[in-house]
Amino acid sequence: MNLSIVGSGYVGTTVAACLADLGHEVVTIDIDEDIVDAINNGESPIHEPGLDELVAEHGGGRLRASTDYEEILDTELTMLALPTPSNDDGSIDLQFMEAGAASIGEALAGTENAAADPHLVVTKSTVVPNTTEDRLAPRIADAGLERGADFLVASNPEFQREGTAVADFLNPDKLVFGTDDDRATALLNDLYAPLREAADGDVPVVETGIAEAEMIKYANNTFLATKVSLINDIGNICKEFGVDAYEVADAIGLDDRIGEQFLRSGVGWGGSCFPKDTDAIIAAAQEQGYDPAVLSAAVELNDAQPERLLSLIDDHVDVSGKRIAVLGLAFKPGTDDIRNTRAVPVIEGLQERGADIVAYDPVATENMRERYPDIEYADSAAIALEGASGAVVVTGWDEFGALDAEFDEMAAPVVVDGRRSIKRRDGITYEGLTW
Ligand SMILES: NC(=O)C1=CN([C@@H]2O[C@H](COP(=O)(O)OP(=O)(O)OC[C@H]3O[C@@H](n4cnc5c(N)ncnc54)[C@H](O)[C@@H]3O)[C@@H](O)[C@H]2O)C=CC1
Ligand SMILES: O=C(O)[C@H]1O[C@H](OP(=O)(O)OP(=O)(O)OC[C@H]2O[C@@H](n3ccc(=O)[nH]c3=O)[C@H](O)[C@@H]2O)[C@H](O)[C@@H](O)[C@@H]1O
Repeated sequence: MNLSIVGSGYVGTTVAACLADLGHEVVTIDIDEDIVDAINNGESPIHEPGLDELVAEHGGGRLRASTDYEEILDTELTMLALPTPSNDDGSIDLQFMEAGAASIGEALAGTENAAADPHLVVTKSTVVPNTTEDRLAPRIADAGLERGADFLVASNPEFQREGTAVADFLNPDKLVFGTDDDRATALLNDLYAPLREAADGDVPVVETGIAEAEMIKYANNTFLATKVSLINDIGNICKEFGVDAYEVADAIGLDDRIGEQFLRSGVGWGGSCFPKDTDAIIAAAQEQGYDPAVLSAAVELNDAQPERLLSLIDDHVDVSGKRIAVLGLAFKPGTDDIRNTRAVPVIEGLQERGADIVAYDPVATENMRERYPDIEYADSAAIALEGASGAVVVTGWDEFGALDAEFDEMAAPVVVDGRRSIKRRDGITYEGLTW
């Protein structure tokens, strides 16, 4: 199948490279010429395990990139994988999606090619219910096109995680096809047929309405975010009683109805999607006159965890004027992404207290340096700990679990662990956030 993907960022590039690997002819369209050049030269514009190899193999061949929307004319369907950031009030900002939809409409309207079949435009980005119907389809139609005759729309949300995006895309727990037309469903089935054949085991397909598909994505992300907030709430109770929240989580995870994943309590969730998607669906619900109490509480609790971490260090040391090590800056291990990382409120809380911060992360230092150029950055955890009067763990990198004698070099060995990364040992004052 020939397909195009508008937006060649984290999602667009991963999806494009995987679909090319599965045998499709894929062209990505991006306004960023560096991204386009990289892909055509066989270089991945983003870092994801396994992606370099796929782009190296197919870039410039079955996987091409362009800045020209006219490329979609040679394809049967176009996916929109554009950003959906937040407005200041937390609501979804659809400017990129609407601009992309308008450009697709203009390209399709300009064609002499009286194609027998209408072009399918698929929303891959995360958008609040009814966006495809009410905000995107009309922008495509603005170019003088008729929905149903010239184009169709559908929603096919993406559930991949950063750091495991390629593996997640190729072996999804489910595929969601939100359509209102059998022709759209048939095209999505064709698109994913090679993936379902190649996947380990059966991949369930959820065939549903367009708005339902859009909502499934928010329900998925906010359920997971709320699950983490709930285990953090339970963990905070555990801490008050001197109970180990990780032993509690391991036990409840054995109940199939609860499940063992997303039960790691600590300093909270961040990243490019949980915070923005939670805010967006809360704002969208409130616009409809409904106030989602549990989701709002999940956000509130998440916002409070960094302060709890800081109050634990306050219990042991007055950080003002003291060297304090911040271990981990990325929003989760395995990535250099610092978007909405919990390290930001932790750093700002330490700055407010007048601490002399020294930060370390195996891969995210350069990104953080751009945001906080005045902080000292260490080349290793050992260097960060040397002479420090306290340390806080913000990201659960595996390497922190191996730290041991390094703590002996601290001026005062107070360690507050927000991710249960450090082993308790004699000679350090250890505080786990929820254990
Ligand atoms: N990052 C992730 O792991 C996941 C993201 N999502 C959702 O996917 C969507 C896209 O997210 P990312 O890939 O992370 O975004 P991104 O910011 O990495 O990539 C977006 C790309 O779109 C390009 N772009 C912007 N305006 C354009 C235009 N008018 N025409 C063509 N290209 C344009 C940008 O240059 C950029 O390369 C969002 O809705 C996000 O919530 C969903 C699942 C996972
Ligand atoms: O829509 C998206 O962009 C994606 O958002 C998340 O993926 P991602 O943000 O890459 O990372 P996760 O692994 O879900 O972690 C999110 C945050 O939760 C935190 N977390 C996760 C699990 C846990 O047990 N405890 C915990 O604090 C992580 O440290 C991290 O800050 C979802 O897991 C993906 O399914 C979804 O496609």
